[in-house]
Amino acid sequence: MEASAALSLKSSSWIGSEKGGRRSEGFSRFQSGIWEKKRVQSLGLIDSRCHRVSIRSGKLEPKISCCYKKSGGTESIHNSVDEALVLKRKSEDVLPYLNGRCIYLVGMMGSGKTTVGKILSEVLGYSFFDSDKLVEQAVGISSVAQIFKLHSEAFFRDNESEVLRDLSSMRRLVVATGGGAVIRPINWKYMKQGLTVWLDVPLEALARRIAAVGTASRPLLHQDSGDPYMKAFARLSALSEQRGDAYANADARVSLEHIATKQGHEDVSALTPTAIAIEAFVKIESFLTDKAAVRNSSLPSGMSA
Ligand SMILES: Nc1ncnc2c1ncn2[C@@H]1O[C@H](COP(=O)(O)OP(=O)(O)OP(=O)(O)O)[C@@H](O)[C@H]1O
Ligand SMILES: O=C(O)C1=C[C@@H](O)[C@@H](O)[C@H](O)C1
Repeated sequence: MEASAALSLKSSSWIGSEKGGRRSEGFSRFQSGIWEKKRVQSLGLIDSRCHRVSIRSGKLEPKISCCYKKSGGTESIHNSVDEALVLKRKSEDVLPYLNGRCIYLVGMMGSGKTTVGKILSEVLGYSFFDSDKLVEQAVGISSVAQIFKLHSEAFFRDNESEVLRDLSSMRRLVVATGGGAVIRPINWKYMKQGLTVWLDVPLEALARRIAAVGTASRPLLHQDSGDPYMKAFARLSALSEQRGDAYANADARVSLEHIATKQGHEDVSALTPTAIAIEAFVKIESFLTDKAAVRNSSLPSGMSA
């Protein structure tokens, strides 16, 4: 089935879980204990498919114990078998063009980088990493909010850049980046070693999601009092203004408004993460095939890259 056909399948509103809520205990253990970048010279990561990833070689090595067992299973977030099938087909279309390059998801806080990133990584057979988590592990502090409080935003940003630099030498990863990673030009240099995808979500939807789960883990949004939705919306609007077009540097843009229009929904909250992941593949494929076409058109006739 074509992606466009699947995207028009009727879908019900997707009810997500609190950030990290789908993570099993095993995953949290993995996230909190494995990467001690600053202390250990020979760096190793363990991915969601129970492989050890050597950060030096970027190669996957088999790992014996299992580290990530999803509580609900991916099936619970696919809206239907059809949707899951389209996702699989699109991943197979994109895989040869990707040729091992990493996918970096960028977007505002709450835009779904973690949720969608895990779906993409699973279906591609790539490893998934959340750069915020990697910074927490590198610094040895268990939350971004605490890093901001005990050190500073600048300290966090320096570590975020180091994490992105290290990841940039690796292959076959999907990375959910921090919402503010786009503000430093050097981070783009690292991320552009792979494919960058912007999850473009309307501010109202972001504020709704964030108000639903609270702002405690998001220091740039945290407010002690006031209506959670209104406060989140005001802060997100200010951040989005400051960031200007930074997200638009991404190679591919996944606009939830655009998907909702295609599917005939009035509101983006009707979209499942799987439908968003499918659109991400559509956009990645179109970016990569356009690029290949440009390369071929500059070759002498009869040759292809
Ligand atoms: N398509 C969706 N529809 C509704 N809610 C969603 C959707 N995708 C994610 N969510 C919910 O929105 C919240 C934020 O999602 P997620 O953690 O994936 O975003 P993020 O971009 O990684 O956020 P951050 O940058 O702050 O780490 C979570 O509570 C998640 O369950
Ligand atoms: O948008 C931002 O600036 C941030 C987003 C989060 O992912 C964290 O990286 C941190 O809270 C800052």
